[in-house]
Parts: sequence; structure tokens; C-alpha cells
Amino acid sequence: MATSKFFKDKTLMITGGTGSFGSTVLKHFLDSDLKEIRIFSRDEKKQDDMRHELQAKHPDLAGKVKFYIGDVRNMRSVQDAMPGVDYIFHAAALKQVPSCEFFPMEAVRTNVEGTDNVLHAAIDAGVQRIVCLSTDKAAYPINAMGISKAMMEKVIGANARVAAGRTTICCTRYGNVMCSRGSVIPLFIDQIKAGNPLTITDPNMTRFLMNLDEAVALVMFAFEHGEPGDLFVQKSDASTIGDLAKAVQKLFGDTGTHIIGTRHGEKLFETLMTNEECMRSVDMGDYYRVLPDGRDLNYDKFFVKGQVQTMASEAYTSHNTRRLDVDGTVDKIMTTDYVKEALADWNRR
Ligand SMILES: O=c1ccn([C@@H]2O[C@H](COP(=O)(O)OP(=O)(O)O[C@H]3O[C@H](CO)[C@@H](O)[C@H](O)[C@H]3O)[C@@H](O)[C@H]2O)c(=O)[nH]1
Repeated sequence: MATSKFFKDKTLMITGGTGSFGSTVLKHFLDSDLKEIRIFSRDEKKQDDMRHELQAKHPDLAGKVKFYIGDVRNMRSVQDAMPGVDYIFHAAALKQVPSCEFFPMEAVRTNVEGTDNVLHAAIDAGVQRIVCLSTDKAAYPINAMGISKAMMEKVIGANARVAAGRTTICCTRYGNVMCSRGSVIPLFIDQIKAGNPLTITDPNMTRFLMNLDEAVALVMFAFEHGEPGDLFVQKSDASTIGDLAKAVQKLFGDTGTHIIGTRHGEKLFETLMTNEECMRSVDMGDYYRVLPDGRDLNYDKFFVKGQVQTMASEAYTSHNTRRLDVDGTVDKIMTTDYVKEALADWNRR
């Protein structure tokens, strides 16, 4: 049983709780000594599916999970879900790069305004700790999804400052979570199963690779160690998309490849910590903690005191982190239940 010293008899709310992250949190913490896990999300069908699965698999614990329909864009629905909540993992987001690129204001409404709603309602309701989920695409952002998440991080920083001492608000930044909904590994597997070539954008593109268990572990690390305004990242390995495709082919078979070119808003590589953040980071073993910029608006005094710092020479990116080769990538993707189950299924055919 996974647990935390903070959990006993507490209520944890997960916004966007029916997604892959929420399901993994349940996998780890359903049998912890949390009193209640509250799932807040928009889609009644996904909630109903989750409810039925819980009742079938864990009839004795299913009652601990409560479902709230609502939308982070709608303050009233967020406020209605708050009474009695001690902790929040804020995962609700629009996260697909291409769709946010075409509908940027939708990303603003959910990722920026929605986060501000959650934080204000939580502070008003006396919630003790909140961990928000962000993405590497928020660092030096170039696409609407990343820009909205960068603004979300600013909103988190501002609320964290205001609420310090009452509500502890911090943030985590993820790399690519392998096999999350709509991501490339399930797509590659489906393409091979259909006998089609893999559609590769650019074989030299790199991405940080994390599995869902690591994503939950990062949030738990932030939950247990976070001070107001902290940002946590996990030290992560990366692979090129070319090697990722070869790794999937090594497991499922080779149906060839087809280069389709970079999609809207994509970067060649991702950044988990900018140069500026590297300057403010503390090495915590498997993680880095980026401290908030603690200065106020009165800049003069910092210069007078001589605390002017130069930039770090490098950011922490998927191009300069440890690079997995094809076999290393095979091992990495085999840490996901999705690939293990898809492979077992494929080998039974
Ligand atoms: O047909 C395809 C689709 C994707 N890719 C590449 O595969 C990589 C991963 O793509 P994908 O799984 O779609 O993830 P990203 O576009 O990198 O973004 C994902 O990963 C982010 C974390 O960085 C999350 O925040 C986003 O929600 C999620 O969409 C990228 O280099 C793509 O160019 C291909 O080569 N062929």
C-alpha cells in the first residue's frame, strides 16, 4: 500500500480526475488511510465508467471515491465541490498541442482561468495543500498549449504568494507521459496492428519519457516537500522519436515508416528547466526543486545589495539529458501497463 504521513482521515480532490493521472492516483492510494478521494470532472460517462470499474474491482473501497460533475471554468461548480477538501491535485487541463493551437482561447479558459478558479475557491475553503500539474511545454513556450500552461504557472506563483501560511500551493512540470490518451505510442501500436507504416514527424525530435507511476511519484514528492511557489521536475531520460519508433517496431513488428513532418506548434526538443530556473534549482536526488523568485517589485534594493546573478549556461532539455538508445527505450516503454498489455494481446493473436 502506498501512502503518506499526511493522509490519515483527509479528503483529497483530483480535478480532471477521470484521466490517466487520476486512475493511477486511485491505483496507488485507494487503500491508503485517506478518508475520501473526490473526483471532479466534466464527463459523466467517464465518471460512470470509473465508478463501475471501481465497484467491480474494489467493492469494499469503492465507497471512498465520490464523484462531482463540474468544470473548472465554472466557479460555482468548483466552489460547490470544495467543502471538506484538505488537499488537491489539480490535473484538469486542455493538453493536446494541435487542438489548443487551433482553439487558443479554449486553452486560456481551462488552463489559465480554470486554474485561477480552483486556487481561489480552494484558498477560500481553507484547503491545506495543492499540487498543480504543468508540462515541459510551458518552458520557453511556442505553442498555445504551452503558453497557456506558462500563464497557469504564473497564476500558481501569484496565488501561492498570497496564500502562503494558509494554503501551500506548488507545481510539478512533466515530460511526455508515455501512453497517455491521444499520445504517440498507442498510435504507433495501432498503426502496426493495422499493417500501416508509422507516421514519424521528425526522427531527430527528442522527448523526455515518463510513465504514469513516475508522474504520480513526482506529484507525491511535491506534495510532501513543496513550499509555496516551488516547482518540481523529475530527472528524466529522453529518446529520439526515430528510436522510439524503432523500439515499438522491435516489440510489435516492422511495417515501415512514413515521414509526415513537424505538426503545428511542435518543438524539436523540450525544456524541463530554463537557464533562469536552473540558477534557482536545488538538486534533490531524483528531482529538482526550482525555488520561486522571492524578490518583490522594489528591484533597487537587490542591486544595492549586490545580488545580481548571471544566467546558467544551459537549460535542462530533452536534447542534453541522458539519451536512451533503442534497447533502453524498449525497456522504458515496457514499464507501462499499456504496452505490456498490448504486447500480450498482440502475441496471443
Ligand atoms: O503521428 C505522430 C504523432 C507524434 N509524433 C511525435 O511523437 C512525439 C510525441 O508526440 P505526442 O505523444 O503527441 O506528444 P506531444 O505532442 O509531445 O505532447 C504530449 O506530451 C506533453 C508533455 O510534453 C503533454 O503535455 C501533451 O498533453 C501531450 O500532447 C512528438 O515528437 C511528435 O512529433 C510522431 O512522430 N508521429
